[in-house]
Amino acid sequence: MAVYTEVPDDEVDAFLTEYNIGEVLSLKGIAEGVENSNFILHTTLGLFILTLYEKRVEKTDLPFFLGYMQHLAAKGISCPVPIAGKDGNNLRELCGRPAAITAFLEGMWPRRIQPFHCRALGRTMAEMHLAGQDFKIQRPNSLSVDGWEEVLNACEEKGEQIKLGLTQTLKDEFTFLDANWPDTLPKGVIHADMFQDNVFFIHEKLSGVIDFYFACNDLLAYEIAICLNAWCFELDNSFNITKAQLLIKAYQEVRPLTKEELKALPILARGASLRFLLTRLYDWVNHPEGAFVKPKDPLEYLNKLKFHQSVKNVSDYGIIL
Ligand SMILES: Nc1ncnc2c1ncn2[C@@H]1O[C@H](COP(=O)(O)OP(=O)(O)O)[C@@H](O)[C@H]1O
Ligand SMILES: N[C@@H](CCOP(=O)(O)O)C(=O)O
Repeated sequence: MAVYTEVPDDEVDAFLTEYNIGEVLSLKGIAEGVENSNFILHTTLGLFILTLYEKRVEKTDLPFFLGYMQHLAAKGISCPVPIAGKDGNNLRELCGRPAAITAFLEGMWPRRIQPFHCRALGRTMAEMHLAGQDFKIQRPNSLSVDGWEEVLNACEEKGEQIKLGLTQTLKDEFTFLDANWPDTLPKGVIHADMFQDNVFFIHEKLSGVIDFYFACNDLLAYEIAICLNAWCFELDNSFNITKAQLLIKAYQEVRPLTKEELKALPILARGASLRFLLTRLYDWVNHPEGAFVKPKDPLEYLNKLKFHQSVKNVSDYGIIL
């Protein structure tokens, strides 16, 4: 589930009087997602998504997220367009939470990733990177190298209960990444959480990308690394080189990568592994008992990290320099 805040009928009715999107027919909580409270809002004028922003989302970051979605949509990228109210604002408050309404996107996220999904993803990712080039608001990535140590320290003790020696492995990895992170590669706006549950397809066509609430300015190639982890490993933890090749090739057809970016992929993939391992570990050890949301497995990312640590160079991802 992800409905942390219930919205009473009279409050949603009152909320909608601020918009020109008709009257409420129904409001249904959405079971998927982990970060925010999401509802399908059916009005006399159509379908929308109502989001109440919860724990990890800083209110001051919302103009960046909503502005970025608006910017991408204006450039032809299919994503949830924020709906402005009668006063022109797309961000207001509901039930004590910051809240916004966005357009409903048709499509389903792929339950079983096929090579064609990776090809479509690579292309759309590169299109998003190009479209974001003239987006004016900045948001540094609070979950990049500078932010990892704090998360690591916060779950140091309990992390050992999950796997003996885990904390030391993560500390060593952090030290290595901190000393070797390739900070000078091309930067831009990245989605930073383009996992399969955030990318919708209708049959073989990518129909849209959702969930922009980790978007930030960072290394563009780091987004590819995040997606190699999220899309190119099989359930038995083996790396699928065909999927990786398709993803990177499709990306390069739109935005060719520099040699430096390609060479950096193994270290970026290690960083991407550590980043998701840490936030999953944090959520795992801070998971309230009896909570509906099932935390994601941090150790899945330890396996990915080990794979990238064993990689000699980018040819292990099927890329010839
Ligand atoms: N614009 C949208 N159109 C259609 N469905 C959406 C849209 N935004 C969110 N959803 C639905 O809500 C679910 C959770 O959304 P998501 O943004 O991933 O939540 P969270 O930020 O809490 O992880 C998605 O898996 C999808 O089913
Ligand atoms: N993709 C992250 C968790 C963030 O969840 P989302 O529902 O907001 O995509 C992970 O897999 O660790």
